[in-house]
Amino acid sequence: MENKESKIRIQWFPGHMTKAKREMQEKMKMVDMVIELRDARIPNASKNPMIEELCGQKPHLIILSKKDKAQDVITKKWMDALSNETTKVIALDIIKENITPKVVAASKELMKAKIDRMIKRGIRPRAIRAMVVGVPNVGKSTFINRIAKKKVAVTGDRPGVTRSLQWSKVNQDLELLDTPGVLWPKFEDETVGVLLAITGAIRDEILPLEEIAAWAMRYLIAHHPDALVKRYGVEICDNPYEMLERVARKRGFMRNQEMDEKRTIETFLREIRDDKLGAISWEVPNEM
Ligand SMILES: Nc1nc2c(ncn2[C@@H]2O[C@H](COP(=O)(O)OP(=O)(O)OP(=O)(O)O)[C@@H](O)[C@H]2O)c(=O)[nH]1
Repeated sequence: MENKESKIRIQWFPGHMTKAKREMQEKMKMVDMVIELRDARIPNASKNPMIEELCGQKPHLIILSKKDKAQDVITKKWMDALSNETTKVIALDIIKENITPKVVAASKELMKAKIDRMIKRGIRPRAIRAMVVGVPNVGKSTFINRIAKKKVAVTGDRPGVTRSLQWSKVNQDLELLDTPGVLWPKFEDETVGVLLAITGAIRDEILPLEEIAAWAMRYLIAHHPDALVKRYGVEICDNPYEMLERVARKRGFMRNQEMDEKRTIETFLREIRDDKLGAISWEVPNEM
């Protein structure tokens, strides 16, 4: 575990974190609200540990992305668990859904009090300005590409700074900073690395795959035995390593009576990521 964690950390050594934090704090001054993406399958593991501190009092829209890969019932629980006065949560399939109306409506709702105050004072409200943030692989680029229509020049209180940033127009009510803020995941919790690996957010070669596969198998035995039976036609037992062997035998991944570990584990993890075992939520809010 220690070995794996230190390897994950390499991508985010303290210098990177400080830089990402400073950039986000700078950009935060230019926006009215923050749109944070998290993976709907792992809403806790795909969270940045400082996100609340970084958002401060700014309205915060959490988008649980990859909704199609998670279980609807559990995603709904997450939406309830994560919402509060300044935080609204929606879940989206960013690739297939018409996401623009949903994101605009949620942003306007979050900003309603401020917009109402401006109207009351006779000020015509300008478009809401937001920035997109999230840890790697949560769908930030896909989201911006799908929702942002054309580049716009934005004027602001600090022209020099504002002009150096690129903005995109979603519609007359919403503008986005063109580039997303990439944040680091939570390293302290060792399960986080495992979950990021299972969902494909971390490159395979930097992780002990056997441990990851065993962790995934243990979770599936406990929560989705039917999916294992359906996919692999194996009888369920409690031991994840024995289960991997059963999968290997069924699939013919054997060499001289021994399991071809590499092939079995790689196939198993690939099939999980490709949703071959169905939509699976790897974290459940009330179990955490
Ligand atoms: N099924 C599904 N796949 C998605 C969804 N959103 C994004 N993806 C996929 O997730 C992968 C990562 O998406 P990106 O947009 O590159 O994620 P990112 O957050 O910009 O990643 P980094 O550049 O690593 O920070 C891509 O293969 C996308 O096609 C979604 O809602 N559903």
